[in-house]
Amino acid sequence: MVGTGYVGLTTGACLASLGHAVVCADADPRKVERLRAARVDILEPGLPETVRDALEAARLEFTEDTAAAVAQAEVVFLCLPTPMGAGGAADLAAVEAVAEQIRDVLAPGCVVVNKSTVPVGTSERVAALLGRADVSVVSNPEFLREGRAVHDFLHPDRIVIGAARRDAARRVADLYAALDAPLVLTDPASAELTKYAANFFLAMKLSFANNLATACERFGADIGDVTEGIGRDPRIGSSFLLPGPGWGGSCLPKDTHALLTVCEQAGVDFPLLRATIDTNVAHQRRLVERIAAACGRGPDGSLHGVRLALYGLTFKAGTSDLRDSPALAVARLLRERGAELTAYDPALCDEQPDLSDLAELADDPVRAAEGAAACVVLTEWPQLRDLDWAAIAARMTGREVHDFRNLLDPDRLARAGLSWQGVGRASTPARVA
Ligand SMILES: NC(=O)c1ccc[n+]([C@@H]2O[C@H](COP(=O)([O-])OP(=O)(O)OC[C@H]3O[C@@H](n4cnc5c(N)ncnc54)[C@H](O)[C@@H]3O)[C@@H](O)[C@H]2O)c1
Ligand SMILES: O=c1ccn([C@@H]2O[C@H](COP(=O)(O)OP(=O)(O)O[C@H]3O[C@H](CO)[C@@H](O)[C@H](O)[C@H]3O)[C@@H](O)[C@H]2O)c(=O)[nH]1
Repeated sequence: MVGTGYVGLTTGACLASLGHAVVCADADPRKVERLRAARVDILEPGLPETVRDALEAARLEFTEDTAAAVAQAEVVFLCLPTPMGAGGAADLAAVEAVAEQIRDVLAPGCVVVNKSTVPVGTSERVAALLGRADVSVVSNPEFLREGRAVHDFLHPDRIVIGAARRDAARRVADLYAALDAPLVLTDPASAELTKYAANFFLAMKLSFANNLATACERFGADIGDVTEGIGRDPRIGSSFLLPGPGWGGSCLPKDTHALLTVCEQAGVDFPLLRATIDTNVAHQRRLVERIAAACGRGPDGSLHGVRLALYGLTFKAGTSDLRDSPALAVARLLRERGAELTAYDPALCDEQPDLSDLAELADDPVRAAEGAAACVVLTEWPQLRDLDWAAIAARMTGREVHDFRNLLDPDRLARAGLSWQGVGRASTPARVA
């Protein structure tokens, strides 16, 4: 493995758990040193144990020396970052740099597998950079979710392998032989596009759900009932339809932008893609307008001098990852309007990131509410349901809780003297007799 982040470390440790001998290389010496001691710094259930077991079984090694790691390998996985670059395109600098770094040291006849999310044509580009007729380049995109990485890797819905040569595709497929998953064997372009198409479709579903939530609020309908009503149709499906503070994370935003950019460059008109991205931004602005209308001052709803308590900053529950978090996007919009923010997130209590330009971090959920005109729930951490809401109410100056994840129990908040406003639901939910 070259790159031991969410994807590389999970792939390396899990392939080792399936019996393969794995060497993981990473350019970050501190990370390598900690991983050698089985210290995993990301919040991923089961990953520390999988790493530790593989280290103890001597099937997993870590090194800073990429050349040494790949020299003996039959298969080399590139699990490198492909962040959003200039103009929204995927930045392939790490992938290209590593291709150049390893081309002269790769073992004869080995397979280079690209697991990073990359635009169509990258397999060919990597093959060209390697300039090795004896080495096959294969696309094998990864579909794991953060917070469920080990589970998703070991129980994939499908394994997609795109290769120009059938024998190379087989060699990669054989690595996964112990897993019970449908195999989609295809060409590299189709495999590369499959990954972007999957993330685009997921983002589209979420923008649809968030727009639908707005319609529900306007028409007095309930988003939970409507999405259950449509989701029971297997052609639609009920998953990935929970409204929220917009979608984010390390993948969906950058991948939708990257797909949009390559489509525009290639003259492919894909208005749904643009609308999916724009809807997300508009949805977040609408939620912030709602807070400004409730707590703002003056005709323009200024939030200058208004303190708000934010609950949850990570891009979803179950991860400590803040990359492109919708919670941070909402926080930024609130700051632009002048709000003073205090934030509590259960995943950020021990190792606190520097967010000083955005919000003061509180390691206690009750203290976070001190002087707050309103509370805003941004991440669906289940433990937020059971906070001492009466104690929180006692610290607040206002009464409102804006629950952008529809997480909390409105009755419980009412008993604490607080009013609840969710997304796509009446603020005092109608009771069915
Ligand atoms: N995070 C996810 O849930 C997920 C899921 C599926 C696919 N992907 C894709 O997989 C790729 C990797 O994502 P990630 O989240 O694992 O990234 P990450 O940022 O967590 O990890 C990348 C690792 O690569 C290392 N690295 C960077 N440049 C290097 C170099 N030149 N040589 C050696 N190591 C280097 C970094 O130190 C880091 O440890 C991206 O293309 C991403 O879009 C991510
Ligand atoms: O019903 C839902 C489901 C998700 N979200 C939000 O959508 C975003 C993305 O969530 P999720 O897809 O679980 O996050 P990731 O771990 O980034 O996983 C996505 O991105 C990965 C990287 O490409 C892919 O491998 C996964 O298949 C794909 O789900 C987050 O902000 C969630 O809060 C909602 O608002 N409502």
